[in-house]
Amino acid sequence: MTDDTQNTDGRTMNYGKKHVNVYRTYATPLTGLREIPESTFTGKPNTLLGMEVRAQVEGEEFLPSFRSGDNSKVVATDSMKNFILHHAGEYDGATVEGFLHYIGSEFLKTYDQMEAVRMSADELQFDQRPVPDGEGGFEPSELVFRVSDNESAYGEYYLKREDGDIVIEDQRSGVTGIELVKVKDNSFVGYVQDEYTTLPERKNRTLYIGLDIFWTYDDPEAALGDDPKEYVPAEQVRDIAQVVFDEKDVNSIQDLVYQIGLRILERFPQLAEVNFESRNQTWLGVRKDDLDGDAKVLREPPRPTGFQRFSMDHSDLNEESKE
Ligand SMILES: O=c1[nH]c(=O)c2[nH]c(=O)[nH]c2[nH]1
Repeated sequence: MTDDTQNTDGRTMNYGKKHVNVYRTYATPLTGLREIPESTFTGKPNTLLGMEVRAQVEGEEFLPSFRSGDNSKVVATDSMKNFILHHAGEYDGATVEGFLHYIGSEFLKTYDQMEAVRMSADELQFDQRPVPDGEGGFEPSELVFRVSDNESAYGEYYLKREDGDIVIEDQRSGVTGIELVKVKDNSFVGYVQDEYTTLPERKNRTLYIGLDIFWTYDDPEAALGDDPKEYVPAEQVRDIAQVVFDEKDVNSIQDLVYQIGLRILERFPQLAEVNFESRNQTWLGVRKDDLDGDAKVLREPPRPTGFQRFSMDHSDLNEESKE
């Protein structure tokens, strides 16, 4: 990844619009994905596709706007917002990443003074609600959705104009805001014990994690979703995280993210790298010994918050298979 503030010449000069919320109904359905054992997710109708978009543009011709208040080359960020909203109606693909690539390319084609654009978005999630199917069961409503504040897909494309062509400089996909609690079968023991240690070792803790997972592809065009067999949907990565959490008895969040990473790389050989940002939100025990079995009473942890960051690629998977 290049630093997202610096231009290719090392100077920081860009501007743009963020928090552009756009909602598109009846976008192209996402179908034809590869199935994986950890997930029931095989596609989505995209009846309601919501995104919070960020556009950041660069170009030497914007220098006078900073140096001397000369706005002759400045595309107002308000116009950028309108551009994004308008083109949401033209987009004929099925993924957040595809939308970002499309809009970014249109910016570069429309405005010569833009030399590079960094487009990113968080998906705004809506869940189809179950309604009676008329035969005693339930089916997802085709019309009514619940606004969700669960985890959401993330996408990013950094595009540049090079000899008249639009090239991909960088691409990143992700799923952010995963929050999972596992009630038992997690430990945290064996860490440094010295004069600063007050945390008691726990052979079995209730573990609450916040998790953002990002990935890059060997071929950044695979993120467009044009070939759905090569596309990695955020929903399947989320499902891998929860299945591995359920399966593995881990000794730390570090141990857990590594196990999740191995599984993601195993399922998706088309990925170049997987990146984790995790937060420890583990509750504190209030009552345990006087309650039956595994029962506990817990409470919110105080700040500060522990975090972990880790990146992995296929060399980690190869290391693992040697052992
Ligand atoms: O999974 C954890 N990793 C740590 O590094 C750590 N440190 C800590 O105080 N609690 C935890 N938990």
